[in-house]
Amino acid sequence: MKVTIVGAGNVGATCADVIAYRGIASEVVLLDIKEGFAEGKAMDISQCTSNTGFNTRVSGVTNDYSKTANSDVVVITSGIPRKPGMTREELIGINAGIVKTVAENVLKHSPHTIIVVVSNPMDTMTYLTLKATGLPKNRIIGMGGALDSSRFKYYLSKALDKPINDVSAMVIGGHGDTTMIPLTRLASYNGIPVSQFLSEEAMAKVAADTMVGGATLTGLLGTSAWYAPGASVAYLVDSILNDQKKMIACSVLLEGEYGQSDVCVGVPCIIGKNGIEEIVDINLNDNEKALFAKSSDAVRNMNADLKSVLA
Ligand SMILES: NC(=O)C1=CN([C@@H]2O[C@H](COP(=O)(O)OP(=O)(O)OC[C@H]3O[C@@H](n4cnc5c(N)ncnc54)[C@H](O)[C@@H]3O)[C@@H](O)[C@H]2O)C=CC1
Ligand SMILES: O=C([O-])CC(=O)C(=O)O
Repeated sequence: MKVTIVGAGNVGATCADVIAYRGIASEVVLLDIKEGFAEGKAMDISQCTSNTGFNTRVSGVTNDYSKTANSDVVVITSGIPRKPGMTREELIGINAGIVKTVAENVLKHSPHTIIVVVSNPMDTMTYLTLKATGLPKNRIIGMGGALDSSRFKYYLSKALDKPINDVSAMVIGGHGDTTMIPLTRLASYNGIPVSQFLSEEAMAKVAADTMVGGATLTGLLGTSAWYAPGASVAYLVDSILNDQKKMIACSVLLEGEYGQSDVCVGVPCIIGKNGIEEIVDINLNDNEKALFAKSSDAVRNMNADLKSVLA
């Protein structure tokens, strides 16, 4: 199975590293526009082989899409990341043009591929990729919810003072500082609602910390995060390539689900060899429904800025 990752920067290279290390694909191609950069990252990752024992072939190319031919999955991480104080939405001006060109180039050589969109603002870039390529919606997957849910579980485990893998929780809605919806009511510690262990105040703090999880890291690092984002993409790619049918919150075109249409936003999806195989329409309470409608409206307003790119 072959995976191409466009953008060999922090997130792209980390994703390649995790995919290789865990043997998720037999071949990974990194592509970047910076001369020699993807080649260097691929060489560095490949030189881990004898000490980590993986067999994935990792190669790098400078803007040569012919080397990406017949990829089963293409991950788009090309574009600029935010700096401290910025929102993800402020990246749209530069990233929209990059993502559209990359998606078109990729499809020339891998017409049957599934595309995972990572570049920010991710929900809007997912919508752009869908509109620009005309691919069926199951083959365009926005990655954000897997990462936001892993941060939610991290903050819950800290508040509970319990192991992170004993916590189950999901974030839906937009992948933005104000549009994320951590589903605290449905979060559990070994199947028991977290509300049995945490006060309202503690749960509200966990949700607030989760929503600004990316901004907090950007403030600490000077650029946005890459270890958890790279691992989250690899987790999603694993479910596609190995047909695991995992339920993962992903940004997908909604056509009536959750009362929304013509917008890509994060909802629980079954992810397998066909990409998005099912949108799981769970029952939200009135408050969650209102938050979801507000989040979708904010993402839809952002999509309006794509007019010139899509013209
Ligand atoms: N959806 C999510 O959960 C997350 C999204 N992101 C987003 O992912 C993107 C990448 O972030 P980083 O890897 O930290 O940035 P980075 O700056 O480390 O890497 C981006 C790479 O893209 C390359 N690039 C730019 N234009 C290109 C083009 N036309 N073709 C091929 N390569 C091109 C650059 O040369 C650079 O190497 C950002 O937009 C960031 O906001 C980051 C973390 C999580
Ligand atoms: O915060 C950012 O800009 C990058 C990102 O999407 C994340 O780490 O969640």
